[in-house]
Amino acid sequence: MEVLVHFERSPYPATFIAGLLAHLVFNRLEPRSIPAFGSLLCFIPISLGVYLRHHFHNTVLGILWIWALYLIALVCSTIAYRLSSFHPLAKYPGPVMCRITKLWLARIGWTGKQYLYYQELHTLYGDIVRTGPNELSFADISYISPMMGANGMPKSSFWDGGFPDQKQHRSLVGIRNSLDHSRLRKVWSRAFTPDALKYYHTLVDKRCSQLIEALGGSAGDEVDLKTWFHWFSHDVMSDVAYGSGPEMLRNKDIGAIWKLLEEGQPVSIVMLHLPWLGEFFMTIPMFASKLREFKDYCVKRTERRYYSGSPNKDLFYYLMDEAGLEAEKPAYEQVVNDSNLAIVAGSDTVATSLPNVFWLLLQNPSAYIRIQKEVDQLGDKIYDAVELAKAPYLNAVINETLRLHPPVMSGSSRSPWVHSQGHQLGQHYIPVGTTTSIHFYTVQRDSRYFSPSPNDFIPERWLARDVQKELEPQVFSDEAQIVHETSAFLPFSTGPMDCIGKRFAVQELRLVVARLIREFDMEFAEGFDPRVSEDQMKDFFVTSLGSLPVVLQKRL
Ligand code: HEM
Repeated sequence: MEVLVHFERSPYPATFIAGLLAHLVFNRLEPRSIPAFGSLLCFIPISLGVYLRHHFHNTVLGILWIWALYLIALVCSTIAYRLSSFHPLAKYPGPVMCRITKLWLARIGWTGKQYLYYQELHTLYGDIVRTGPNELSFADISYISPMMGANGMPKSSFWDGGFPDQKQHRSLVGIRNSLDHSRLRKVWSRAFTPDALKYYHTLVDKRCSQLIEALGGSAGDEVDLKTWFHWFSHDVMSDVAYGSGPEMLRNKDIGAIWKLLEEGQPVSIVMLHLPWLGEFFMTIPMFASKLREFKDYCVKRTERRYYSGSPNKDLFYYLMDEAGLEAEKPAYEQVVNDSNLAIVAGSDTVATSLPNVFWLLLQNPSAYIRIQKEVDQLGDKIYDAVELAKAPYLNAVINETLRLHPPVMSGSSRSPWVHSQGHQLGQHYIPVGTTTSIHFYTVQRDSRYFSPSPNDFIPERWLARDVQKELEPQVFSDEAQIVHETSAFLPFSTGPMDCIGKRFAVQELRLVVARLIREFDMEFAEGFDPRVSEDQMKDFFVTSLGSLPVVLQKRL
């Protein structure tokens, strides 16, 4: 009775309790829709203000005051809970700002330097760091299999932020339900059989000849290899996905598609960190229009391929199930979204790896000479994917590049399934709602897994011991110092949700690197300092690079 009287006398207890209840709702239900946010952040506190307005002389100011106090109560209780020992992740170390809000990492993500931030956190706090209120980052490879392996966890809510426009028929990479994921993955995997790869090899080879011809035309002049590789990889992926492309190698990026993808990168990393922002972003014309522009481009390309048909088995052939192997035809919208994924996942990553290979080789003349010698000795065998797969130094250079600079530096996250009881990760119980990931960049440069000199480009570490000693006797003199833990090599991730295009990607990288090395001598353009490339590297989930100015000379 006394409590009720107190409530009647003062508007504050009711306001604070309402704020605390709102925190409970956010915590339990994690609402994502604009109406839910609108109700919890505006409608309820304003209604409360209207109800309690008789406590104030000025009605409008009174309502605003109640609204502000409600939000303060909500924010304070959220912060207090996240920092308290009651939080299920309380025992894990991490910076206070990360524990309080995911906005902190989103801000760092926007700068493109999150990969260094994660690495720094692991150096400071150890192998398991709380990088968000409900997020843990791991840098110990014993957690890879229980997290990402066959008995691991499904994809996390990170992916909800990546596809605010895909309400239904989300593309493969973003599907969180493991059963749905494996069903669609089965369709995708038909597109990467050895026979399919053989056909794609011919497509890459053709584009490679076109690239060599174009670069040959600029022999002796400065060219930006990064831009050429972007055009090349986009044309290749369009050929693979739809049987033809926008011909960027010939027309450059006249449709500004690559520009569109690049401009969208900082926004997409923020959305991936803050999945609840997706709906809001879609209401902001500037952001939504860019997303729609790319979607329209994919829809147009898909439509063209759908109606024109193709005599060849491109990726679309498998995704659309033109062979009629599935009981039910895939939804058209699903194929549009998956083709869109193929273009982004297949071109961005390769377009990042290729400049990195040459950037590293040009800084390491002895490695350049070795790879060139191997390629020259192979002669015309370089056109044969099977022979090329056996070239040890070429493979070592590609692996070492992907180890030092994985195109997806911060890894891909996993969470316990929403309707599960959580997940046991080694000795750690991971509650539902927690996002976990292995930080690829950190792990791949960890001296416990790669030694000696884990931060240096030493392709020889991928060769047999006797060859290592013969080529680099000083580096590999001390057997006890050599560590080469291939399970810590994760550029394509691992497990049933790893990169489905990995064999194709490596096949493509081998051919392009071998053919360019055989065809040209190259050096950095005059005045270019290769160290600036490291500063320009940005982690927007897929790495973004600065330019790579080189001068090429024809060899043959
Ligand atoms: C150097 C090149 C590439 C790298 C480093 C790379 C890396 C990755 C990574 C790290 C993932 C996330 C996997 C996960 O969630 O655990 C991924 C997924 C994926 N990648 Fe790649 N990728 C490359 C090239 C390609 C190519 C050429 C394609 C061709 C279409 C492709 C298609 C995909 C697809 C469809 C997924 C989603 C797989 C799934 O969720 O089941 N990638 N890739």
